[in-house]
Amino acid sequence: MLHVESLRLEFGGVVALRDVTFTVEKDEFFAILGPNGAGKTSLFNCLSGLVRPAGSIKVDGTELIGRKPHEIADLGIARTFQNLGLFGSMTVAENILVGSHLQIRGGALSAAFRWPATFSSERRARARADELMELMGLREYRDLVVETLPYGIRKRVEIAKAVASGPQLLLLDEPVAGMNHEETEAFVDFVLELKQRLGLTIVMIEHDVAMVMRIADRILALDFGETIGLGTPDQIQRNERVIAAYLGTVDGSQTPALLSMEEATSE
Ligand SMILES: Nc1ncnc2c1ncn2[C@@H]1O[C@H](COP(=O)(O)OP(=O)(O)OP(=O)(O)O)[C@@H](O)[C@H]1O
Repeated sequence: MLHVESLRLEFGGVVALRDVTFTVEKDEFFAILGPNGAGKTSLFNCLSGLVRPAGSIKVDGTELIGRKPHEIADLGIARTFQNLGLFGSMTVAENILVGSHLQIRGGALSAAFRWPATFSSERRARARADELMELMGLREYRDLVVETLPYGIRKRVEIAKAVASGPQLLLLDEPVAGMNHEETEAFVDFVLELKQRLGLTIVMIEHDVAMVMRIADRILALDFGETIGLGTPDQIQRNERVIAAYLGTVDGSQTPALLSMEEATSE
């Protein structure tokens, strides 16, 4: 469904992405891994229309480069951000309604819940928000103000807001950053269930190597804007360039990332 070809992005003299090419199939859980400054956020910014790279990004044959972020959203591509993209002083339900733009399209959600076509847009948006809160375990938080909630719950609300518009492709930017172990475990179960229920294709940036190895169907590993590995978790954890990128400390000692990669592989 997503075809990225020969993507190149420069900031002045800095090459943030260099000839990056990959394909994501429908229903795949695809992860982008890489050390700080590898180009992960730049790649997401290209996918969501915030920067204009050279090359090609096609979703079901439609070129995204040159389109504005809202046009890309209208093509069924939703994104979350590293810093929560929520209105803190609004309730959970209000945030999710903002995400739906009170605009209903025949997307995965409509299909999943078989809403009658006779519903008014607003009633359908409210019905969708309620269904989403039920599905995402947020019903008890419905009328609570977002900034009063624990981080793990707020992250859920952010994802509910992103999927409220009925996207087919969801881009998750470091979704478990700032979560403790229990929150991360709960998040993994939650996102896998959501993916299945809504028929989503997911592309995720994540630093938590063990989590990526467990959850992703395939992984793109970047370093200094270049592809150093592309394959299944099994192939990535045996890839010498990926291991070297995570071993790149001055004294040769292992980084936490590599240690967690070993933990992931020994499970
Ligand atoms: N707006 C910008 N102006 C100049 N250079 C930039 C800009 N955005 C990113 N870069 C540079 O591009 C390179 C890739 O950065 P990017 O933020 O995409 O990496 P990242 O893998 O997302 O890193 P992190 O994990 O720290 O978020 C880095 O060298 C960064 O300094």
